[in-house]
Amino acid sequence: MVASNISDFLPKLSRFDLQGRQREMQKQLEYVDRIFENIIQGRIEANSRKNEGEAEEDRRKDFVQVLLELKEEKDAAISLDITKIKALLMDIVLAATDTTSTMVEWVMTEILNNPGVMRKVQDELTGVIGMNVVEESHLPKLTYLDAVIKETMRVHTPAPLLVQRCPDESCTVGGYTIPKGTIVYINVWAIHHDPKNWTDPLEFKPERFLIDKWDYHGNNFKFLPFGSGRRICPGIPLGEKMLMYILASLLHSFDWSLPEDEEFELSDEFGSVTKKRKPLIAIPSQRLSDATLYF
Ligand code: HEM
Repeated sequence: MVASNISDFLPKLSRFDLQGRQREMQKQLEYVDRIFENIIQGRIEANSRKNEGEAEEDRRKDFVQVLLELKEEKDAAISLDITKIKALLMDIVLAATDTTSTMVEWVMTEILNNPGVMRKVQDELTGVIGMNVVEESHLPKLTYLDAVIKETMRVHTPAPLLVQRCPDESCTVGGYTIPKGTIVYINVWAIHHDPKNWTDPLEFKPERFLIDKWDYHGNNFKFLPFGSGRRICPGIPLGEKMLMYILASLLHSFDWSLPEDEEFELSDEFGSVTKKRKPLIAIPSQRLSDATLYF
């Protein structure tokens, strides 16, 4: 899915599928489709087996259940069928998992590469949380960790070209005419590394995000890790909270070091999500004195 496709650049050749990308995508799509189909059919069968007493007890609804109930609502604002439910699940799973896990890996990489940053993050965690486990209420107080995550998003821009745009009317943007139907890529990686926007753009300096007020809502065009406009990431609240929570827990509960014989490197791989070329290997050791907190 993240590989370049010659058909995107020369659409006239697309029907020949020269690199076999279309065929490969179709195969992968059918595979993932079967997984979602099984999950949905399994839930429909489980729902129909439930007697009313059991249904009353089980008050927690997950995303699949909410969508299935919406599908049955006669006067719902949107009409859903199984195909649309599968598409929604696919959207969420693909968009949410890869981005979040990749960013956790990059933040840990930068922190291990900058021991001073690790010390400051852990001092902040100790000050806010003490020697307990991280809870959601601590997260808004972790301003330095937040700055570290934002600086990592700037340096290792998660989705360097965002989601392509395609205007349905010809338009002019910044003095450039964009004909109707053009596929437009927005190079956010370049914006995040432009010396006109950032001093020492190649350096990792979380402090820059402590000075001004920065957020992920796409209104400041110098910083767009979640995109902007109508297609901005709808998962920002969840993504932001999950990143803070996972990283705070990893860094508060454990000290981290690198294997001695491991060659450390920061290079990335081009794709729709910027992955680390070589997976990070790091060694945790217990940080909290109360061992029972780990069970
Ligand atoms: C660190 C975490 C995440 C990052 C960095 C991220 C980043 C992005 C970016 C850059 C886009 C394209 C926006 C644009 O082109 O303007 C996007 C789209 C999207 N994201 Fe996220 N995302 C994250 C987490 C999530 C989560 C947790 C969810 C769902 C629960 C999610 C759901 C989506 C969806 C459905 C789209 C497509 C929106 C559309 O095309 O209209 N993302 N994300």
